[in-house]
Amino acid sequence: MTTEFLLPTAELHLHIEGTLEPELILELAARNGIALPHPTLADLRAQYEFTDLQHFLDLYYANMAVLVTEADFADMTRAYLLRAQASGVRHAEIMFDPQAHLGRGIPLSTAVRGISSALASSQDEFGISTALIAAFLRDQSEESALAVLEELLAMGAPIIGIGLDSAEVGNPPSKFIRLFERARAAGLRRVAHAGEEGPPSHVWDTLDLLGVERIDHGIRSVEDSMLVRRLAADQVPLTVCPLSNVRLRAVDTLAAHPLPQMLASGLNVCINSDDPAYFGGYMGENFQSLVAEFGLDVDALELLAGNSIRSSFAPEARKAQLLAELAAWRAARV
Ligand code: HPA
Ligand SMILES: [Zn+2]
Repeated sequence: MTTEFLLPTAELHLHIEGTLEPELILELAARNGIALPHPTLADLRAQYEFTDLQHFLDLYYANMAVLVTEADFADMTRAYLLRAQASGVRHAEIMFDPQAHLGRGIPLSTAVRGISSALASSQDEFGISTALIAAFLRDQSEESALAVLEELLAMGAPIIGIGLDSAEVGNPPSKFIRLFERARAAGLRRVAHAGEEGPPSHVWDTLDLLGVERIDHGIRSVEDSMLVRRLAADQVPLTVCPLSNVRLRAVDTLAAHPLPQMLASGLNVCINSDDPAYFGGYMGENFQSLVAEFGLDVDALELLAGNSIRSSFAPEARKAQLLAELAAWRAARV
């Protein structure tokens, strides 16, 4: 990667389980004595052509079988931080899927301790400040999500907020009103996936019924001009993931991605890698693809990176530090 792309950014939409690279899947399977349905790199890699979100999710959940011990979760997290560092990421808000691990009989404490132990040293080791977000699976019940949230709170898990992910179609935001009320009462930040495969009405309801502070994806918002006006007026952060959208066929091609239209409409968008081990790259590859496809100039890159920093849940002092770094990046390019 050229230094041109070491744009200092915040990554706000990242599933840590989606950073599990095929090589690490095989390594952890061997370490834990797990027989994989696709036991070679070539076999495994051949599974990565997705037709839609559910097709990806089936592989994403199946591959998690190799995550057994705290060390597995810590190794995965450190591997992400190393690649993120090489991509210019300076702050990362990382989602994990507690229910996906509990459902396989892995105690919550194993996942939480493994991930958070790696995050605890990320600033010193990688220069990346971090925060952890517990994402709930929208194809499971609200009761399940509430019970897991209570368990996370009771154990003092170092989470900054909650998110909502997995299969969007058929699982509307209205299913999770009590979950988001509970999170708000507990002082947690709130984000949710919406408008990835689901309709613009999901984005409206995610804002109005769940009271989220950011929308993950939100690309289908462009189908509703009233919604675009609302998002622009309130400067609601939208964590867009271009390579993810292409690989999950949410858009036909990168050229057809609505990012240019979203920027032209004054939306508060930032760039993210979502599940980089599955979708063809980390932050750097996402930016590189956008520059190649749309010819984004230095001003556009600065705006996108600035949006990510301003939309983060980092402390104000850290945001100021990162915005100063971004200004220095810009100043070196006049
Ligand atoms: O891109 C995604 N969309 C919804 N759920 C997910 N869980 C992991 N990645 C995703
Ligand atoms: Zn996502």
